[in-house]
Amino acid sequence: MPGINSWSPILPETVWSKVASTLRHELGEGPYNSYVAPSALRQGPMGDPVLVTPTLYARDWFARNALKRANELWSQIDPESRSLDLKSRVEFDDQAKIVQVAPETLTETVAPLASPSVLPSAAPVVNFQDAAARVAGLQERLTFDTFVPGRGNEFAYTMSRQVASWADGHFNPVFFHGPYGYGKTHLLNAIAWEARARRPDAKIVYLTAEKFTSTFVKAIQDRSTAAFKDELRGADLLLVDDVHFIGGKTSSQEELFHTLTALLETNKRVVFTADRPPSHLNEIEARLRSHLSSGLVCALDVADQSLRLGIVERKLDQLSMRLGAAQKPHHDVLQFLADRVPGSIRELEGAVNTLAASAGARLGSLTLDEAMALLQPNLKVSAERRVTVDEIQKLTADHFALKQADLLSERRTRSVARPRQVAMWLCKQNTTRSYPDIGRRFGGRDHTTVLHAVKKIEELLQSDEQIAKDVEALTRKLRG
Ligand SMILES: Nc1ncnc2c1ncn2[C@@H]1O[C@H](COP(=O)(O)OP(=O)(O)OP(=O)(O)O)[C@@H](O)[C@H]1O
Repeated sequence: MPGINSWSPILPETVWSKVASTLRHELGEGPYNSYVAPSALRQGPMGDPVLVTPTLYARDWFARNALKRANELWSQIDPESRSLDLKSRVEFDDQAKIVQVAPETLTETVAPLASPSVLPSAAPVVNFQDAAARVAGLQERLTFDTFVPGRGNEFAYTMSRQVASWADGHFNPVFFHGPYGYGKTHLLNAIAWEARARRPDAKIVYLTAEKFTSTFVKAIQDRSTAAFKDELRGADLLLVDDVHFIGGKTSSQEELFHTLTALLETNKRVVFTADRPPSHLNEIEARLRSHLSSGLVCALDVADQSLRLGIVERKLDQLSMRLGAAQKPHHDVLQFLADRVPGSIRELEGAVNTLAASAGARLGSLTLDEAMALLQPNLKVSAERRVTVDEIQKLTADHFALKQADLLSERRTRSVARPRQVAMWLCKQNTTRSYPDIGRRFGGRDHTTVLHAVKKIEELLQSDEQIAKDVEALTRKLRG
């Protein structure tokens, strides 16, 4: 079988996918899902690979705990000996901006571009040649053409197309929420590309909430808030990704509130994404929260098996074409990927890339056994010893000096409620149990309680050092 070096140069995405899957195994599911999985590989101004983390906190965590190892692994796989750089999303965007645009440009306005129909919609890897796309913070491959609709995202997809068509009578603002790695950023990018293609004259602004905050803070320091306000309030379509990041940042919330009301008053369109619905954004003040939910609130759910299969199929089709494979991969290989690769669509994509990179032009003729062997690192975590809910409850109770019965009880004091949330989070990460199933095993609680617990712990992992340590310690113990 041709090895990975048989079709060089090797794509940075392929190297990263292999590095990430080893890190996942070595760091454990909890830390991996909190800090590595939500990060994305991008290309720096000199063509160097950069791991872009969603927050500064995640960047620091990765620098402390995984960067050295990631570079070691990277150098073992990459024949071109590139080394991996690390930046938070804000740092990365700022760097791109310094390279590409005048300093007075405040936000990431989408520059005029070719229509999506002439974009390389089949290409699974971003074409970084288009400086405008890089400055805009948009990724070329994230169009409607490359998005696979299905159960879990169908409504969000339909609404996204509607917003992008500039049709009248739509809800405003539109608010998409869902777990990480299931297509929110993809849809926001796709809206921007299509809206741009339909109305090249329109001013479309795409930015993350973190970018909004950092740019606003800088504008205050530079006494240039008027320019900041003009830039955003002049948008015909404003797309704000990951709005939950604005939680706890009072002045940014206030500014976003005024931006939003100004745009709504003039019938300009606004779309948000977040990891939870507005009603659960407890650190966002009530009046902004209420405006966020005043249009359409639309959930993206985790993908079911048939959507996972559809995504695998689409991505492997594209890769087969690029690799010149004579035929499409066998159905049992597709089914295996969809069923057995753990995690979100982001991880599923990683496994598909690994398989394609390892098999090269033989992709179409791979047997199931060969595919399983090639994917071993991606599957390691799930193939390891099964962890049970009972085991998690006992370990967690022990760790926090409680009894297992406390976790199942009605007690709501913080000293019991927080460990219970940690245990629920660990169950979601380390078992295949559904939210309702986990709820049932925690004294017959509702699935929304589990959902809330998982979100809460994910949030605390970014901000609370102690919880991060507890979760890491427990994850290590669970993995034996
Ligand atoms: N339905 C889909 N069809 C095709 N690709 C998808 C789909 N859903 C997700 N993906 C891919 O999975 C990856 C993760 O998606 P995306 O970045 O949009 O997730 P997200 O929900 O915004 O996550 P985060 O909260 O971490 O930002 C992307 O590469 C995206 O292209």
